[in-house]
Amino acid sequence: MIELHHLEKRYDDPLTGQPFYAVKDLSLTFPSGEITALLGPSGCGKTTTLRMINRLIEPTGGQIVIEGQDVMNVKPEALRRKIGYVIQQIGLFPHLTVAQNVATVPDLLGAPKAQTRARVRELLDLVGLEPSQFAAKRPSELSGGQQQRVGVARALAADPPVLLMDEPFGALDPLARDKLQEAFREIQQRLKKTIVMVTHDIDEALKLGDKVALLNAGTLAQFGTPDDLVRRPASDFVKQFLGDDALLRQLAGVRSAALARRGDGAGLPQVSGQLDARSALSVMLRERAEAVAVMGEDGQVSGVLSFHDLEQA
Ligand SMILES: Nc1ncnc2c1ncn2[C@@H]1O[C@H](COP(=O)(O)OP(=O)(O)OP(=O)(O)O)[C@@H](O)[C@H]1O
Repeated sequence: MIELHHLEKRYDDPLTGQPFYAVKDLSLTFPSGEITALLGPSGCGKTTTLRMINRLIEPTGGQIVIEGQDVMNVKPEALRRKIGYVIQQIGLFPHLTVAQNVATVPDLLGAPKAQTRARVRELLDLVGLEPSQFAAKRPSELSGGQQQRVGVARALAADPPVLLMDEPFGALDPLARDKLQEAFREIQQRLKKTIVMVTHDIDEALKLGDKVALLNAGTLAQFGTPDDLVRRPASDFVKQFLGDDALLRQLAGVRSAALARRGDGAGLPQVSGQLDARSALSVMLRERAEAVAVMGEDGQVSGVLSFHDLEQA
């Protein structure tokens, strides 16, 4: 786990000498094996917090402890080799192939070549890029979404226990973003990394975060599960930030199949089990139906999702 103890980043205005706190007295724990979304309005200190964890920014106060070790006692280069880092502007090396980009850190660490080659193929597969098709391409030959997939694969290549992500899906169109988020969620279910993910996108935080840390002006407004924030907002700020449609946003992160109950669904409008529950609700409203039949991948009805089920969820 990653513990922040009274973390602080102060900047002094060069003209007035007045202090400004980008992050102030921030204490919280990012649990091991979980995704914590670092959420908040623009300028609230998300990126500053993230970059203090791998010492790209040095704190002016407080302490960061990763698995019992104070990061200030670890050389920044050594620290960053153990911590994956994914940013929006992917930063792939343009002159290297996709495979070489993904292999950068293992090569740097002197990992056996054959082992790295196998791992690269596995990772490309994992992020949905067919190795035989993509391994030899240059970044310029890929779409933005494909480049971001390579960025995620590269960050995972060194098998770091900790992964820091700054708006990793930010530059994508909604469809590509949705797909990569899904792929990412599945990868995480397998790999169980400790992930801190900066986002200003509430839907993304509620969908991907096991926990959400909501920041406001450099301080912690609330830390909890998405459900805690949506149903038990700690302050008016939290309530306002999440908005009146917070419950709907939360439904957007759940697949219909996950909420469906047994039933034959005869005569009901049909939706795919992969469809998110908010969209299933839209179908109910559009079709003036109190429930929908949820279809399995085999094309058969796998269950029934009712308005009542959504209320309960
Ligand atoms: N080098 C710096 N000198 C002075 N102020 C800075 C510096 N870097 C960041 N800040 C300020 O610190 C605050 C927090 O910045 P940070 O980048 O962490 O915000 P953020 O929550 O990630 O915002 P966004 O979502 O817009 O990226 C902002 O008000 C920013 O202007």
